[in-house]
Amino acid sequence: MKIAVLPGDGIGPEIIAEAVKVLNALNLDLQMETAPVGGAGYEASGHPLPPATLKLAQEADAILFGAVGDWKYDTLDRPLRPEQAILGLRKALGLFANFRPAICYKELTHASSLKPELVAGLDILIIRELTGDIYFGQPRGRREAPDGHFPGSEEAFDTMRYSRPEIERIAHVAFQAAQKRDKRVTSVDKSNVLETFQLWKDVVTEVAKQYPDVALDHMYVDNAAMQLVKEPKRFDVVVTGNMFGDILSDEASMLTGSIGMLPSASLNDKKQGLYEPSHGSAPDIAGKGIANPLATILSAAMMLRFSLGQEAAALKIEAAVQQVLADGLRTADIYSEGTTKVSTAQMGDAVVKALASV
Ligand SMILES: NC(=O)c1ccc[n+]([C@@H]2O[C@H](COP(=O)([O-])OP(=O)(O)OC[C@H]3O[C@@H](n4cnc5c(N)ncnc54)[C@H](O)[C@@H]3O)[C@@H](O)[C@H]2O)c1
Ligand SMILES: CC(C)[C@H](C(=O)O)[C@@H](O)C(=O)O
Ligand SMILES: [Mg+2]
Repeated sequence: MKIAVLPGDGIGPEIIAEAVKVLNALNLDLQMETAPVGGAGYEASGHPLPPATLKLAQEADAILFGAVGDWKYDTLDRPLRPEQAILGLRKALGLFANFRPAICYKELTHASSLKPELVAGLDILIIRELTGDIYFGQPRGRREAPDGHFPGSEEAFDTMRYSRPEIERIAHVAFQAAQKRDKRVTSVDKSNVLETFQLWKDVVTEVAKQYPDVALDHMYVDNAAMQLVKEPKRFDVVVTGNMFGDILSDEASMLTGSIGMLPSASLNDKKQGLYEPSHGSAPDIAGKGIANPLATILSAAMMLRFSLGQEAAALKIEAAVQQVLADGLRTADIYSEGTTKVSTAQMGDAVVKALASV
């Protein structure tokens, strides 16, 4: 089983070190090879996604990804920015289906931004379409405005677009995921305003007919953002486009206690996957040894489950994470009175230790 390990920037290398520690402790036959990506790729070879890194990723069974980006690259032209590396990998590998499970561990109900009773037992699966939408639509750019409110002035534009097959395939992913869960799908759109999401709603409604055992409802994204903090347990599977999924998943992370708890799996139709925490490179805390590595460790569990066929090992990691939380260990982002504050590395060590007892 070949794994491309791409730590990236900021806290990326710190959290990836802990996930690798946990994977090594499982004594599986894993071949891990590390390569630079993002700002680190730019420093190493002048490109955020160096050709050798892309090749390694394409040839691997799975990719374990940290995070990319730093404010210091904000002045670079767009193709050279670190974030282009993750977008490039998603596109090159066809990773259209992004799973972001927002699960509130019972030990963290008090760390959530909401009242404990609103999040106790929370288990939402956000399924985000990942290779379409305004992220990738053409044309895009800057130009002198030909028309509009301010003719002759500078304007910038991006194109929101989805094709029927793109919506169909992510809808199938969502309904099939729901069949293994509570059999409810909420499709989040903005069909009251946007053509793109009128097509989205029509197609999801058509695909739903093939899944009579799953209940479908539709919700506008602004209402969904509100319902997520009002009554989050009303959701089971949420399926939505690239942009809305980006925003709603960060919002949902705070229901679980921290963005440092939200893993992410991005899959193509060959079950090849890229696994990364949902958060970014957190330049504000990089190098301090305080980042929460659990989202990355939980992403490694998803990798074992979805791409490497190692369900038992995945369950073991998830049980070990639960155990360290039950033991009262917390990184700063999920710390509360009466628990024990630990560093990034101490949290990784504790998960490794817990593997022996679960
Ligand atoms: N997939 C990716 O590589 C990815 C994802 C999101 C953002 N980014 C990039 O990361 C950089 C920083 O972006 P941002 O600040 O908007 O988002 P961010 O997710 O990096 O950080 C947002 C806030 O959450 C905190 N945080 C994030 N992860 C944490 C963790 N594991 N433990 C504790 N606290 C954590 C940070 O300290 C910060 O206060 C930008 O360059 C952005 O483009 C990359
Ligand atoms: C870094 C950025 C390109 C990325 C996205 O917008 O998809 C990130 O926010 C994420 O959620 O993975
Ligand atoms: Mg995001």
